[in-house]
Amino acid sequence: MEEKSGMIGKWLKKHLHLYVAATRHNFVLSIRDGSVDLSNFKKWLAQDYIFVREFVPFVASVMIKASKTSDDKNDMEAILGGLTSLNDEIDWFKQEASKWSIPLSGTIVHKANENYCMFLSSLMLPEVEYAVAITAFWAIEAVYQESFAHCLEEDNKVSQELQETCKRWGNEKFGHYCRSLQNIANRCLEKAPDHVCARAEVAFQRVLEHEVEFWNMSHEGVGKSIDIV
Ligand SMILES: Cc1ncc(CN)c(N)n1
Repeated sequence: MEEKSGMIGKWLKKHLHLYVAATRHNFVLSIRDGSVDLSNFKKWLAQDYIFVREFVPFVASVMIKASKTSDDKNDMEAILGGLTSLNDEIDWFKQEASKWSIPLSGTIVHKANENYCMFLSSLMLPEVEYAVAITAFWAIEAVYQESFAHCLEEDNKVSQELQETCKRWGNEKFGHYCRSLQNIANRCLEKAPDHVCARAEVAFQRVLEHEVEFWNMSHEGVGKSIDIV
């Protein structure tokens, strides 16, 4: 019997090129083969800290949508689990930043990061359907899980000091969490009208595009300056 991979399984095939661009980016491959330039890693870390702080209210908005519209109370609990792990994530970023002596306040927000955060804000609007928001939420988490799990595969050459970062998102528990989000999204998409599915597919593609731009940022100069206080 054909594995029930749902709408997302179909989109992963249809947009495979973009999905590979997001989950096998040169920056990620350079972490995996140990050739990453540490200054690029530090740029990425500082920008990702800014992103995660914007990601928290987005995840909260998905949880609110779930509590209002989902027919399954487990959805809200799964998303709540993600929200609490973001609490640890922010602490982890602060520890990592001090380990690398990266000043987190006063970081200049790169244009690609600003664009990604504006996209997150657009998905927080109440008129954005739950099926669209949960699909984007799954995609955002899945890109990091796939990228960093790849770094931890056999014969990787990740330097000792970057192992922690890869394990943060590449571990099996986070993989299980992403699969639970994928199942929630598929269940919503099965029931959603065509025009909502179409919007969710666009959101999926937009997430992948923003993730590629986010990885690209690690080896570019900083873009527009917005001080983070
Ligand atoms: C840009 C980005 N995308 C996804 C994740 C995983 N929450 C993250 N930390 N940063």
